[in-house]
This record gives sequence, structure tokens and C-alpha cells, in this order.
Amino acid sequence: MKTKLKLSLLDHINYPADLRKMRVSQLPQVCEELRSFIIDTVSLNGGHFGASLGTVELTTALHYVMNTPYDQLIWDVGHQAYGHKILTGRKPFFDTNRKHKGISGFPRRDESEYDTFGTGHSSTSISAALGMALAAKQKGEHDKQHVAVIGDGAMTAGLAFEALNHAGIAGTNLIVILNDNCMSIDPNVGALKEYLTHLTLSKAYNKIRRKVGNTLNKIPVVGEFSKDVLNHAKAGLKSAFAEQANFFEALNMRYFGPVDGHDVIKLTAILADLKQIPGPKLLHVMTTKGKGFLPAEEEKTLWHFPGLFDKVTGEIHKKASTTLQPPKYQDVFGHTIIELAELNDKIVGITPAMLSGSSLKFMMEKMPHRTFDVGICEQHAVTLSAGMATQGLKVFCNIYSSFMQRGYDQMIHDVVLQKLPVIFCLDRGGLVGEDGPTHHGIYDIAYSRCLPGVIISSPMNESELRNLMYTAQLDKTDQPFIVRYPRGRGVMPEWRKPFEEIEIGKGRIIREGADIAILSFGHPGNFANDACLDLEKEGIYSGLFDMRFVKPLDKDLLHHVFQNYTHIITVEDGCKVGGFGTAVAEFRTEYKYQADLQILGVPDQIVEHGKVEELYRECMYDKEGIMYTVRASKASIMSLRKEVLTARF
Ligand SMILES: Cc1ncc(C[n+]2csc(CCOP(=O)(O)OP(=O)(O)O)c2C)c(N)n1
Ligand SMILES: CC(=O)[C@@H](O)[C@H](O)COP(=O)(O)O
Ligand SMILES: [Mg+2]
Repeated sequence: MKTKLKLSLLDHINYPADLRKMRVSQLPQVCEELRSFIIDTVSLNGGHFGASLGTVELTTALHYVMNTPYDQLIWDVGHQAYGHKILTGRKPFFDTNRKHKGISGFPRRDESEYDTFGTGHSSTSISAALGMALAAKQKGEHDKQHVAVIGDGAMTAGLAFEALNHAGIAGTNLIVILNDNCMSIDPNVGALKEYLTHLTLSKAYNKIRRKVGNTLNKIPVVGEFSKDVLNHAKAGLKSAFAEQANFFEALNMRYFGPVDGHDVIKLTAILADLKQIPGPKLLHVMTTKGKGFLPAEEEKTLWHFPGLFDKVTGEIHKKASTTLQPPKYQDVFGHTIIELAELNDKIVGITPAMLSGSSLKFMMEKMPHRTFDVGICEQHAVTLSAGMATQGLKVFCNIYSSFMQRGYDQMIHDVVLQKLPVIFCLDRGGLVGEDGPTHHGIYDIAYSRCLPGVIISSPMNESELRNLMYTAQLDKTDQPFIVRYPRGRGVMPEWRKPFEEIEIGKGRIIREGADIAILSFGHPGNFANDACLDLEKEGIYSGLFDMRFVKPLDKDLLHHVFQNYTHIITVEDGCKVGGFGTAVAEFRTEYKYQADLQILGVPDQIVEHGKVEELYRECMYDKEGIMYTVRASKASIMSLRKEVLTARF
């Protein structure tokens, strides 16, 4: 049961204007209540957790000091913006967060005027904020503030560096807030992270910084004019010092910090000062991911996205099951790559910042020298893989399907055109559920199908995933090899079967039927299988063919199907436009078959967030959707037969 919180202050805050009516001294209490509100709701409804707890004070201070929504606040990724949502009109609906038809787990322009930029994928905030700042300049809105809040993880991406490079010379008053909690989802990685740690901890750097500050403070102040002059002198000296030592200053961003991101009163003072300082600036804020909820502070990766939990004991609820559960596809990948790497010493594993999410963490634990977490750098991950492949390594580059969109040019330019046999394991292929449109991995089939020579495969179950991974690392092809699989669990509790090679471009017959054939690609073959079994009880016998490969297509199997069935239905967990069904339609046209063809998959529209089962249903390719389509085909066959019989007799 939801416990009613005593929201003595938060009860009176629905919008930032209400917050601004509070005294600064009341802000710590607002933060406490906001934090409790987040803990209370996420424990019951789920969602991202640690990141939003870490930004409670920053969020409160920003909305207190900045004149939002006129001043524009841009959150990077957006998974840390729950406090922002609660303070900007969505407190009453916050329990619908990430639910079907409820509010989104990320900022969305169509949800609130306070959400200035839609997010989900990382490292966009500085570019977007700079774009808005330049637009404001053009429009003569010189008093408008633009604040990008970016995490230390998101800061590792090329896109963020590109934006900083531009911001340094763009002549706007942009404020970048670097929310540094030393964490991505897993511990943050890379030289920038080392640098930020050095900046925070370096005794030498901070000693000189303090010395410069103290010396300047000893200069006597006489009147307002002198104060101004002194401040300029301070700034100049500090800047001259910092420029030598500070990466951001070297890029022409005034650097401030590091400051305690949990001292809301100090933060308001600093932000108010920053508003007065012209030019691009970066405020380095130190925060603790999971702040205020001990288990989350202690195990930050686990509490990035914990699922439902008991807010009193900190126990994460596990789904009770009496039977052995099938594993998650990601875990099958994670364990299988180790088995393969033990057999083949050329194998290495790469992930751009999804060490836990991809389960490559198992390999990192066992074979750290053959496992690479490169940070949120999908483009780099792809080209790095290409570089390694030129040297004969067998690279398993594991990228979530939707994040792979970032690495598309690298896939074409660095991998495909050079015919390099990189193995791409595209996890989260298909609809992902509550993360919604930014994270649905539905375009990969279409965007890779047009690339010459690329092998595109998808397993229907765990065994198939293992065998496709096994096949991909055999020296049977010198082409890029994609294995895409969905978020969540498979169907085989007993999944550790011996490896078997799969002939590239060969599908398999699951069952023959009469008149109607279902061609499936990947995991939805299981929905089709269940549909076939239920339809048999109604006397409808449909064939089922697991095509395994979209490219190369199993033409022999397709000829067999088109020659023996009058009604063909394709099923895929991807967009209909340009996907697997389109490939079958192209085949049908090429060979002038007349069979009726229905394509089931994600329609040409934006599919929102919700439980994945709700979304499959909405898109009509769950078991019921497939049964509905098969029955409709059957009805059309029957009425055609009736017509023929009537005409004959
Ligand atoms: C392009 C892209 N790659 C990967 C992700 C997955 N992802 C979401 S949050 C996150 C960690 C971000 O770290 P940071 O920016 O420091 O935020 P924190 O969670 O620490 O607050 C990652 C890797 C993503 N959203 N977008
Ligand atoms: C915000 C973000 O991009 C990630 O946290 C993402 O939500 C992870 O998705 P999975 O839960 O599928 O690993
Ligand atoms: Mg971080």
C-alpha cells in the first residue's frame, strides 16, 4: 500500500513558480521531500532510480534560480530528471511514469513546456542547448539562460566533445553543468574520467587554486569600483592559472568547481553568480548516485534501474517462480562469449558503456585483457572493432540496437566498405517496453539490410543464439555478421547445449501446414508457434518457418513456401518499412509469385512506452495478433473456395 507522505512543502509546489515562493532556507526540506517522493513512487512503480536521487539538490536549485521555462534547462539522457518532472507539473501523474499511456521516463517536448528537448540517448544536451542559445541570440533574447546538465558518463561521447569545441567559440552565455558522480551505469571509464578524478582530488592543483584565491582575497577592497576591478583581476588570474591546467578552460569554457552537488543553498548562490558571468562556462558538480538511499549509494550499478523494491528494507522484489526460468538473452550472450573465447584466442568483446546491460561483465571479470568497455562511444566502438578486425581479431561488438544508430556511418564506412568480418551483437533488437521510442530497437533490420554483403541473423531461442555466435566466429565468412536479439528472456530453461554450426543463409522448418504459412524472424517465431498450436485446436493448420537470416535470404525455403502455400504472413520485431517482411515482398515480386502476403511488425508510426506485451498487442504481432491475421486469411480462403464452388455448380 502506498504510504502517505507528510509533504508539508512539496504539497504546495506544483510548478517552479511555487518553488520560488519558498525561502532559500526552506530548500533543504523541499529536497528531502522530493527525494522521499521519488523513493516512494519508484519503489512501487519502477523506473530509473540512482541518477534522479543524485540530482535532487541540483534540480531544486536550478528551478529556483533559473526562470524556467523561459530559461531553458536541457537534461542529458533524461533518466535523472524525475525531480524535474515532479517540480514541473507532473507530480499528480508521476505514478504513471513509464506506464502505457502514462508520462514518459524521459523529458519529452510534447509532455511539458519545461521539457525543452526530447532525450533518451546520451550526450545531446550541450549541442541542443547551444543550438537554443544561438537561436536566442538571433532572436535578440539576450537575457535568456541556457543550461545543459550532463553526466560524467555522457560527457565521454564524441558528440559532447564536438559541442564543447563549438561552444568555446560560439559567443553565447551557455552554462554546462557537469554532474560528476564517477559513474556511468557501471563505473565510468576512460582518460576523461581519470582527469576529472584528478581535478577533484589533486592536492597540488587545489592548493595552487586556493593560493591564487587567498592571495587575491587579501587585496584590500575600497568601494564598489575596486570590488569590480578586483573581481576582474581575480577572474583573470584564476583563468590564466586554470588555462594551463584545466581541459575545459583550454577549450575556452570558464571552469568553476568542483562543488558539492548536495548543498542546495550553496548551489543556488553559485548558480545565481553564474547567471551574471558572460560567455560559455562549465560548473563541475560532485554528486553521489543514489544519494539518500543507502543501498543505492552502496551498489550504484544495481540501483541504476532496480525494479520494484521495499523502500524500508531496500530489498529488490524478485518475481517468484516455482519452475526454472528461461535465461535473459543478454546472459546467454555473456556466458557464451566466454565459452567461445576459451576455444578461440582471437576473440575479444567490446561494449560502449553497457557492460552490465549486455552481460559482457562476465567476460570482463574473467578475461579483462580481452574485454573493452569504451564508454558511451558507439561510433568509436564500431571503428575500434574495424581496426581490430584488420589485424585478424574476432571482435564481438555488442551494442544495443537503438544505440547502434549512432554508429551507422562507421558501420558503412569502416566495416562494410572494407569488408571486415566484425561480429555485431545487437542486443535489445525489437520493442523494449517502458523506455519507449528512443530505445526501441526496431530500425536495425531495415538500416542494415541495404548494406552490401552484411549477414543479418536473429535467433528464435537461446540455442539458436549460441549457434549463431558460434557460426559467426568460424572463419566461414569475411563479411560483417549481425546477430540481433531482444531484451528479456528466451524460452529455453535448459539452454547450454553443445554448439552446432548453422549454414549461413539457411532457415528451418518448424512445421508444415495447409494453405497458410508463417515466416518468422527471431524471437517472435515463438509467438507464431504458440499461435499455430492454438489454431490447430480450431482446425487451422498453418506452416511455420524460422527464417533465421534476413540476409542472405534462404531462397530455397522461400520457393518451397511460395509454391506450397497461398497465404503467407511474415512476423518480425522490427519496423515493417524496409524490414524482413519487405525482403520477402521483394522476393515475391522478383519471382512473380501470386500468394497473398501480410507483413506483421512495427507499423510506420512512433510506438510509445508501455509493457512490451502491451506494445506487441498494439502492433498486432503477439500471439493473438498473429491468430487474428491467420483466421482472416483462412476466412478469405474459405470464401474464395465457396465462390469457386458456387461458380462450378
Ligand atoms: C547513446 C547512448 N548510449 C548508451 C546509453 C545508456 N545509458 C543511459 S544512462 C547511461 C549512463 C550515463 O552516465 P552519466 O551521464 O554519468 O549519468 P548518471 O547515470 O551517472 O547520472 C548510459 C550508458 C544511452 N542512453 N545513450
Ligand atoms: C537510460 C538508459 O538509456 C538506460 O538506463 C536504459 O534504460 C537501459 O536499458 P535496459 O534496462 O534495457 O538495460
Ligand atoms: Mg555519472
